[in-house]
Amino acid sequence: MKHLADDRRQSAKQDEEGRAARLLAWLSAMALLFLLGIGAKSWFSGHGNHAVVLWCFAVLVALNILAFLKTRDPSQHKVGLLIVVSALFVYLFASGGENNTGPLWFYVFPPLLFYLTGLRVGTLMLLVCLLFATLVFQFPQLPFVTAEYSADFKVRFFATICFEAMFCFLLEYSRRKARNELLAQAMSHEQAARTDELTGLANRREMQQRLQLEYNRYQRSGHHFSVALIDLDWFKRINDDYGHDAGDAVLRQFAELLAQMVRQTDLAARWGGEEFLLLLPDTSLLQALTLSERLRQKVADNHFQFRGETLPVSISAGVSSITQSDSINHLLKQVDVQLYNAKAAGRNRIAPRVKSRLAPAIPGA
Ligand SMILES: Nc1nc2c(ncn2[C@@H]2O[C@H](COP(=O)(O)OP(=O)(O)OP(=O)(O)O)[C@@H](O)[C@H]2O)c(=O)[nH]1
Repeated sequence: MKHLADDRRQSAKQDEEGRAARLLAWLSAMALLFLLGIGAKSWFSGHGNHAVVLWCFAVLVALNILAFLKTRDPSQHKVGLLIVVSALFVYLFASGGENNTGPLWFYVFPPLLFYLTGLRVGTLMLLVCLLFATLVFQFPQLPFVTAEYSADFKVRFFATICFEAMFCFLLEYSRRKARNELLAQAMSHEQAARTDELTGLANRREMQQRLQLEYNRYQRSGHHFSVALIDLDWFKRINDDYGHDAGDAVLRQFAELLAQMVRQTDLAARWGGEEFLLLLPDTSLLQALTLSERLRQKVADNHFQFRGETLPVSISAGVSSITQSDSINHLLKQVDVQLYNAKAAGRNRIAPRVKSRLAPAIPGA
């Protein structure tokens, strides 16, 4: 059942990536519109050079969008957008934009960075940006710097941007923490809904779903499978003679044994009471009978213990393959009939009995 948790984690990660990809697409479109619009405004208010630079950035954003539409690679899209936006901020800082208001656009960066790149990379990128801003503020005579900011502006800019960055960091940290906790809770509820509480094996609901999936696979591509319905013999006597807790202990010990014996691709479930169902993908009837017989032998040889006492436990099982059935219901009816036959033939045995190499291994065969 571990692979189910991994699947769940994987699908949550994909959901989050899908959300980030949609946000990126939306941000790219907005960036394009803003750059075109503010470029036009600058053009008409006499800042021709600034307008042309903004339009160049708009072209870069558009090229990044086109590249994404071609490759459909969201991480490439993200890196492309972050590079263009970082370059835009460098330009806005160094040139001051219109009337030295360029750095004000930097306030949109911290929340975006933390959401898109995570806390560590986001913090690192922010520090690099702030280092660059310090450079521009402190050395206005540098060749690429054309803006000069007042001392008041510099102090207020740093104070507010640091406050915003810390605030965004905390918000993103809380968001991620809450998301991880929710995910863990959802996974544990999902796990509980699929698991039998007493034995830790899959429950009947989970088995029914897997049976349906396996049956669909069989119909689609002919991958056959077998099932074995296993029942603990005279289980009522164990409860009556040793108590209900002893019965529970036997069920748990048997479940452990069962889980050890099946492959990762097989599924063992508690079907109800003292009945267990084994789903064995890509397994023929003969292979399923061999496995069931090995299990029967193992149970017969095992010392089931409860409070220092050894309890007498044996199992009977009915086995059938999907190749002999025309539906899941029919298959389940068949194993039920076979289990009944095994019980009627004296218990501690597997049915059907086969007249093959396997036969001598089955008592009563
Ligand atoms: N301890 C315990 N007993 C359970 C549990 N679920 C079902 N049982 C008991 O299992 C017993 C099943 O008894 P029967 O159906 O008569 O079957 P049996 O005694 O195993 O006899 P055969 O199946 O004919 O060999 C009942 O006494 C149920 O109360 C459980 O979770 N824990």
